[in-house]
Amino acid sequence: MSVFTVGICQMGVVADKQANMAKASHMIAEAVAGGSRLVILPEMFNCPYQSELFPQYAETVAGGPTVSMLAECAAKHGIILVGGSIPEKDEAGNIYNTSFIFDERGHLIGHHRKVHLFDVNIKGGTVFQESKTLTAGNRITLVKTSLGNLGVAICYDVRFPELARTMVLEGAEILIYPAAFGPVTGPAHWELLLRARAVDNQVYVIGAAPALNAAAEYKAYGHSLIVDPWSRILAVAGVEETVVIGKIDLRIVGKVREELPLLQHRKPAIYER
Ligand SMILES: O=C(O)CCC(=O)C(=O)O
Repeated sequence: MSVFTVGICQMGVVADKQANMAKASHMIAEAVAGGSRLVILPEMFNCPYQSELFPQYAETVAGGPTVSMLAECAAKHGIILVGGSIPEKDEAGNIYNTSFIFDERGHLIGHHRKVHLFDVNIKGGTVFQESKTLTAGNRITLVKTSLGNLGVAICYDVRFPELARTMVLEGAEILIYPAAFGPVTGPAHWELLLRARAVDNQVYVIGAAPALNAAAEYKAYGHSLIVDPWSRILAVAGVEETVVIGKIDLRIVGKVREELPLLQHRKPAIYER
């Protein structure tokens, strides 16, 4: 199906996993009531965005309560669900920042482990070190669905144009970034990066952010965004808890690429080192 509605659940995240799961489930239903066939949650939607808390909230895929809740929601509503991200623990005890993706029957059809960990020290601004508790993923994620081909990456991954380009060369038509930009880099770079990835690659780009929780240690910037392949903003939120709804028309990907055949004009032999 080339034309469909997408919903982003810009939810407030609190320090209570059960409450976060209930909120996600409620907002997914709200997005579905708004006509969404593809629904997206934000980064670390079941856990406050704090490195030291990731181990405590982490769960394994098999039997994990959050993963089970997501599968049930996808099946119950018959939607494609990009389950934001959660801290995922593997058999060896490594913890990843992972997005789980489900089809309309609730089957897990893909997962992305955040490749670029957010280790930054912006003087007078944001200090964060995901690598204190997280292990990085090591591959791109391209998921073929009944609605189209989704490239999924997480937050800081959006700063790496090579990752987006690789997903697009593999066939991605929509790039989806569950994210949690903060008050320093959010206003400076969030919209710019999402629109840049859209215009670079002539694809839809969706950034799904948490709402601002004024009581949280890490203050999310919000501003979930849907951008089309011409880099037009189709929908954008403020900092509040809300469902952002937009219309995707995948025919526009082909139209823009035909009119401005950027990807055909690439000269990979010149870029290689
Ligand atoms: O790249 C940024 O400025 C924000 C990244 C971030 O918050 C994250 O990766 O979770």
